[in-house]
Amino acid sequence: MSDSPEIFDAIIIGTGQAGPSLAGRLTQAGMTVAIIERHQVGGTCVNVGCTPTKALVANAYAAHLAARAADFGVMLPGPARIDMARVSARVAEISGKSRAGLEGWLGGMQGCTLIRGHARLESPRTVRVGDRLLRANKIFLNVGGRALAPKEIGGLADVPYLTNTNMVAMTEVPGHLIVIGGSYVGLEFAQVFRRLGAQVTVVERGKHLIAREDPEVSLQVREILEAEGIRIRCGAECIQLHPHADGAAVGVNGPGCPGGAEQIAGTHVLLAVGRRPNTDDLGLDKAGVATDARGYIDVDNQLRTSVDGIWALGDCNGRGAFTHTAYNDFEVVAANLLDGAQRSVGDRIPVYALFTDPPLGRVGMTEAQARQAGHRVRIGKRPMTRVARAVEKGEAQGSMRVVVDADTDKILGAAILGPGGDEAVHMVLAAMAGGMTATQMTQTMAIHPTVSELIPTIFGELSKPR
Ligand SMILES: Cc1cc2nc3c(=O)[nH]c(=O)nc-3n(C[C@H](O)[C@H](O)[C@H](O)COP(=O)(O)OP(=O)(O)OC[C@H]3O[C@@H](n4cnc5c(N)ncnc54)[C@H](O)[C@@H]3O)c2cc1C
Ligand SMILES: NC(=O)c1ccc[n+]([C@@H]2O[C@H](COP(=O)([O-])OP(=O)(O)OC[C@H]3O[C@@H](n4cnc5c(N)ncnc54)[C@H](O)[C@@H]3O)[C@@H](O)[C@H]2O)c1
Repeated sequence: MSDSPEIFDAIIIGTGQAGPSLAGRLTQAGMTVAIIERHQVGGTCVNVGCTPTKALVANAYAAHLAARAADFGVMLPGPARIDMARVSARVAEISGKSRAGLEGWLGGMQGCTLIRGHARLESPRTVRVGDRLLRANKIFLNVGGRALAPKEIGGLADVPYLTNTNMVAMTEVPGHLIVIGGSYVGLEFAQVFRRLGAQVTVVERGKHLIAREDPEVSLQVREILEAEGIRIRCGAECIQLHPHADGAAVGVNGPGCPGGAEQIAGTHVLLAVGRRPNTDDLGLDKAGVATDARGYIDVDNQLRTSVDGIWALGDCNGRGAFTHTAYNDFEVVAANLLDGAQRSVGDRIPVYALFTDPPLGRVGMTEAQARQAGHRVRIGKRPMTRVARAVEKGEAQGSMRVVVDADTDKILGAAILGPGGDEAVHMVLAAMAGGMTATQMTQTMAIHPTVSELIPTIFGELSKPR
C-alpha cells in the first residue's frame, strides 16, 4: 500500500451523469484529473437505469402495437411472439454502445486518468483506491445510489428478489411478476413486462400510485395500467416475502394490518421502493463530510459540502434523482468554478417524466403543491379524447392539466399524460423559464395537429380561482 500520494488537481469519484462531463471541463481548463469508477463507466443511467429501461419501453411498445394491429386494419397471421433473447440483446447493445462511447472519451481525454476500483476518502484531501493513494485540493463526489431494500419488508433474506439492475438484463419473460412499489421504477417495468407477456401485480404501500402527483393524474395512470391487465394493490402494509412453489409469495395486509394476510403468489419479485445513496462506504467520516439521516450528502445551492474543497453532485446529494438533475449539477459546479458564475441549483424548475405509455410529462407544481405553497389557483384541463392528434393516433388515453396562479397569472405547473407528453411538457417548461404568463401562452400559435397545440388552448380555458 502506497503512502506517498499521487498528486492531481482534482479527483472525481464516480462516472455517472456529472463526473465525466466535469472531467472534460476541468481538463480543458488545464487541470489534471483522476476519475474513479468501481463498477461500470456511465453509472446507473447508462447501464441499469434510463438507457436500458427506455430501450425496453420501446420493445414493449412494439409488442403492444403488434397486439393492436387489427385496430388499424393491419392483419397479422397470428399473435406476435416475443423473442426475449432478441429483446435483451437490443437493450444490451444500446447500453453497451453508450458505455463504450464514454469509456473511449474518458480514455482519450488529455490530462484525465481513469482509475478502476472502490474509492474511499482518507482525509479532506486524500482518496484511497486499492493500493493507490491520491491527493487533490478539489474532490467531487458523484457516487449515485442503489436500490433500497428496507428492513420493514420481511423475508428479503429468504426469498430471491430482483432490482432494476437484474431486471434490465432479463432473458426470460416472468410468468407472474410481483412489483413492490408503484412509482417510476415499478410502473415502467410493470408495463414493459406486461406488454411482453407476463402477468403483473403491483403492490404499493401508499393509497395511490405515484403519490407525488395530483390524485386525478395518478388515477388515470392506474386506469391505463389496469386496462392492460396489470393488477394493482394499493394501501398494502406489512409486506412480507415468503418462499413459494411458484417462486415467491408476497403477503400483504390492509391499513394498520388488521386481519389475515392476503397472499399473492408469483414467479418473480421486483423491489422498487426507492433508492439509497452510495455514501455508506465512502469514508465521509474520515473527511468530515456531513450527511443527513438517510445518508444524502449535505450541500448548499452551489453543491459545496460541509468541507471546503469537496463538492457532491447527482443523486448522492439528495437535490434531485434524475439524470438531468445530475447533469445540471455538473453545469452549475463547472460554471461557478471555471466561468466565474454564481449559479444555484435552487433556481431550477422541477421537471421529469414517467415513461409509461402514454408517458406523463411533469413540470413545476401540482395543484396540491401549489395550494400548500399558499397560491390561489386556476386549473386548465382537457382529456386526450379532445386532442386531435391523440385521437388520430388511436392513443387518446390521459389528459393535460395546467396550474396557474390566480392572482399573478404566473404559470405554476403542468401534467401532460398522453402521447408525446414527455416532449410536449417542454413547451410549458420553456414558458415558465422565460417568465411567460398564462395569458401570453394563449396568444402563442402552435403546429396542427400536435398535442402541444392544445397547450395554449387550455391556458385560455382556466377554471375560476379556487
Ligand atoms: C430503473 C431506473 C430508470 C431510470 N430512468 C430515468 C429516466 O428515464 N430519466 C432520468 O432522468 N432518470 C432516470 N433514472 C435516474 C437516473 O438513472 C439517476 O438519477 C442518475 O443515473 C444519477 O446519476 P449520478 O451521476 O448521480 O449517479 P450514478 O449514475 O448512479 O453514478 C454513480 C457512479 O459512481 C460509482 N461509485 C459509487 N461509489 C463509488 C466509490 N466509492 N468508488 C468508485 N466509484 C463509485 C458507481 O459505480 C456509479 O457508476 C432512472 C433510475 C433507475 C434506477
Ligand atoms: N422516469 C424517470 O425519470 C425515472 C425512472 C425510474 C427511476 N427514476 C428515479 O429513480 C428514483 C427511484 O424510483 P423508485 O420508483 O424506486 O422510488 P420512488 O421513491 O419514486 O417510489 C418508491 C415507491 O415505493 C413505495 N414504497 C416505499 N416503501 C414501500 C414498502 N415498504 N412497501 C411497498 N411500497 C413501498 C412508495 O410509496 C413509492 O410509491 C426516483 O426518485 C426517480 O428519480 C426516474
